[in-house]
Amino acid sequence: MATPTEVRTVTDVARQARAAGRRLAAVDTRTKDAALHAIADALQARAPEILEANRRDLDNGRESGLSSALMDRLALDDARLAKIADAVRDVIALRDPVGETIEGYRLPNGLDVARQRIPLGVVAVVYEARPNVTIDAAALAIKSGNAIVLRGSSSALHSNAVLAQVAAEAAESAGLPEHSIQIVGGGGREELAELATQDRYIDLIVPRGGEGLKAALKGVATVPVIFAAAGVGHVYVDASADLDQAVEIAQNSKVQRPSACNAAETLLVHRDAAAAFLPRIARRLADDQVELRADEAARPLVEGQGTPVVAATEQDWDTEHLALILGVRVVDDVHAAIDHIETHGSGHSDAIVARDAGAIRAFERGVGSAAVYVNASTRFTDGGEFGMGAEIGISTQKLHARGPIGLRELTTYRYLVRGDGHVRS
Ligand SMILES: NC(=O)C1=CN([C@@H]2O[C@H](COP(=O)(O)OP(=O)(O)OC[C@H]3O[C@@H](n4cnc5c(N)ncnc54)[C@H](OP(=O)(O)O)[C@@H]3O)[C@@H](O)[C@H]2O)C=CC1
Ligand SMILES: N[C@@H](CCC(=O)OP(=O)(O)O)C(=O)O
Repeated sequence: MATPTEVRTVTDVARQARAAGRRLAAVDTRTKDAALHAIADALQARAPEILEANRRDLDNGRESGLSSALMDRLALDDARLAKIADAVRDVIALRDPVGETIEGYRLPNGLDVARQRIPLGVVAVVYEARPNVTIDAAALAIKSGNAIVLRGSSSALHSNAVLAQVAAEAAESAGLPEHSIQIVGGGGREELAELATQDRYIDLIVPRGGEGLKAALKGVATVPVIFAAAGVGHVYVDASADLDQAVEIAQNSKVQRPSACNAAETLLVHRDAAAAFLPRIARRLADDQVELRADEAARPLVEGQGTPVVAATEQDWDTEHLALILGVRVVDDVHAAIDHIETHGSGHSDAIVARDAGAIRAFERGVGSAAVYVNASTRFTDGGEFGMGAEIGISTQKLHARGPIGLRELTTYRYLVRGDGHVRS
């Protein structure tokens, strides 16, 4: 039985994951789904143990002065545990990507060629103090036939250790190889460099966190990396926008969960819509006391509407506030909005609110972010919302995956070539 909390080196963990990954690649869908059912059930059956561990993390967080946003991210209760178990069940309902034929064709010489999905092998995830990621990531890895090595935030040490143990024990009891789910933690930040250099054993590392984590990995990683990094998201309101929709979309993108990477940080408004739109959105954001950091053109239009207003600095355009703070800038047209987004954005999630087909087309073509929205909130960039069950993280890079990293993104492919004594002349 796996004991994720016993002391082993990161290399031991990675080596054992490699062995598990090889066996897991051949496990059939029924067994993997049975393991996921066992995990979902165990989460609820072992809730008292999990919540007790979480209480220890919360106590430590309180003592060390974690912000209320971070405390909220860390906290578990019965309802949240039930949601985590539901996400596992959502993954069960998804089609197993392993063995799926992406394309198949017969060559003139009669050889049958099939491009087929196969698991990556071993995936490592480094993530923020959100304990649900432990289970979301484990569930996605199992279903896609990969062994997983987890490294959560030290603020969630106890919660993650118990969650990983519950998942590993349930998975093994349902017939999955030992060490399919493992966690490292407790050894400090140097574990990151150790994990990121296990290229003999680990096929992919996903750092899910801020720019500091990204920078720390860039210098050292020899394992292929997919960055699930910070989001500096934008909502652009065009002159042609339906302003009722624009108010709701801008409010939702900022306020619905300001700590998330897919929340908007800057509102860009076409010069011709500014006078009608800006006072309205300022009044709407007053309920939540969103601080507006407005440029010179926007300031007189948002002041006096009940929400705090300060002058924006250049630095604001590049900042991921993760709080109830929103940059506001008036732009000349859609092209100026695109320029702003391409200069200051992080390639995560950006939206246009418009009715004019030309403006929409320009935005769709000009903004290269992982998720581009037309008349919808940026908050939808989420594996669950996209029908992918859950997500390992939201990729902000171009290779090998973009946006939510779900089951298919945890696979690669191979060519399976079937012949009948064929030789090349
Ligand atoms: N694109 C995406 O999918 C997501 C992006 N994010 C982004 O994450 C950020 C917020 O999360 P936050 O809690 O601040 O995340 P952090 O980046 O601070 O921490 C994430 C993880 O990385 C570790 N870590 C951070 N910096 C280093 C370093 N220099 N060396 C080694 N390990 C490091 C942390 O360990 P420890 O805590 O132990 O120090 C933790 O396990 C925001 O920028 C948000 O946009 C968040 C979720 C999803
Ligand atoms: N999956 C998330 C997005 C990921 C995210 O930002 O997570 P976190 O930074 O831990 O709040 C959601 O929108 O629900």
